[in-house]
Amino acid sequence: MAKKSIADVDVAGKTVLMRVDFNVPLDDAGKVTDARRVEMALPSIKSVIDRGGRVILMSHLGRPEPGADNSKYSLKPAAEALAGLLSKPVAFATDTVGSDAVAKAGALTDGDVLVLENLRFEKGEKKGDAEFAGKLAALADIYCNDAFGTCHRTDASMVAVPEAMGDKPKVVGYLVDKEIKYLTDAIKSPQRPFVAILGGAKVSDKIMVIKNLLGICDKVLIGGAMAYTFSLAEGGKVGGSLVEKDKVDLAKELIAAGGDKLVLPVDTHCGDDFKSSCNKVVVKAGEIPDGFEGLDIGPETAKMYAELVKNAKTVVWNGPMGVFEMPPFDEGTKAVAQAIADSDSISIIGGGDSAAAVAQLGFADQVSHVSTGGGASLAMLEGQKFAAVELLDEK
Ligand SMILES: Nc1ncnc2c1ncn2[C@@H]1O[C@H](COP(=O)(O)OP(=O)(O)OP(=O)(O)O)[C@@H](O)[C@H]1O
Ligand SMILES: O=C(O)[C@H](O)COP(=O)(O)O
Repeated sequence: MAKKSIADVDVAGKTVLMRVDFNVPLDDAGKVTDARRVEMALPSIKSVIDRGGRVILMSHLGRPEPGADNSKYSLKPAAEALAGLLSKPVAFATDTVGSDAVAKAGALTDGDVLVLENLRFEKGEKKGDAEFAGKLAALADIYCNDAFGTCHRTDASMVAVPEAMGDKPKVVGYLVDKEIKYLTDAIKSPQRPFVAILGGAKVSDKIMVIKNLLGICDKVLIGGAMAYTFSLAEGGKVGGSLVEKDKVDLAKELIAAGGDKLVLPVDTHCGDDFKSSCNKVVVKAGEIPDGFEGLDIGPETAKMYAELVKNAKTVVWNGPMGVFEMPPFDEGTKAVAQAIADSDSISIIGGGDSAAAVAQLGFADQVSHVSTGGGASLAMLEGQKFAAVELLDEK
């Protein structure tokens, strides 16, 4: 059954406590360097203020230690970015449930927006503490979850706060609604061929995703450092590549279970140092010489993956094909991004790095959906259900 949405509730004169994911990157001067997560929350925020409601926004940023000097994790820069995007003042409380938050929440008038300080400054947030949650819930009449990037977490603001709202409405925001719809449709009724591309640093992060996708997809293409653990499992030579030796048996199981659905690189672009300026060589997969490490898929693999993507009707991509931050080891990632942009498939990009690669290359408009969630989109691809969404009101 569908969840009740922010559009379904009367918000005029009411205060909406909205959990957003403003976990955005900041530069050394404390300025937001990529405001996409703030921009993606605008439809829900505007929907409330345009209808005469008041909004209290709460989020985490980074992984601060409660009680430590956490000034670099303040949400103030995100509140400023939001004010710019809304072209109106946005109030900021220097705490979450303390006197400043309570006073500023009480002073809101219709159409106003208040951002609370980082929820993770309070130890109750990660602990899912009921007392902390009760104080947050007391600030508002309606709870809205529009924090897709955090939906796989059970932090207080995601679960204990809506629970503490009692009979008050608990609804989903536009972003969470849209993200869940895209990812659910892709998994439940994909147009075929359905190709998944998984890369990034560690196999251990993506084992469950690979397992689940092997049961759903027509092909699962592996890239990134993950590929070398699979190469080891096949008895290949991996030189100094990043591998997880304790995952080799698991990689063997996945290779056996995957059959020809699981596609591994056929060649590797290697370097003799973790630097752009290193000596480089392209070798067949499993033949990486000592003194070299695999830093990207090779050109033959890039061509093969691009061809498979070109013929796909649904593509899901999570994780770069190589060290894309360090040219020329961005070539494999670029080739995959280009192939996705050129294909007329339904394409879903998840994971901060893949989304950044697509944006950097200017392809963001050519893919169907760029998820704001890294861990959350992976959790969906694993087939997980989110407690933070399950407990919201049904339509
Ligand atoms: N061959 C390689 N050797 C070393 N590092 C690699 C290699 N290939 C990719 N990486 C690194 O993996 C990192 C991305 O891995 P990660 O698993 O975090 O990807 P992601 O799922 O896109 O990111 P996130 O989960 O943070 O949104 C990048 O920093 C990239 O440089
Ligand atoms: O960036 C993310 O994936 C989300 O904001 C969740 O952050 P977390 O992994 O620190 O819970």
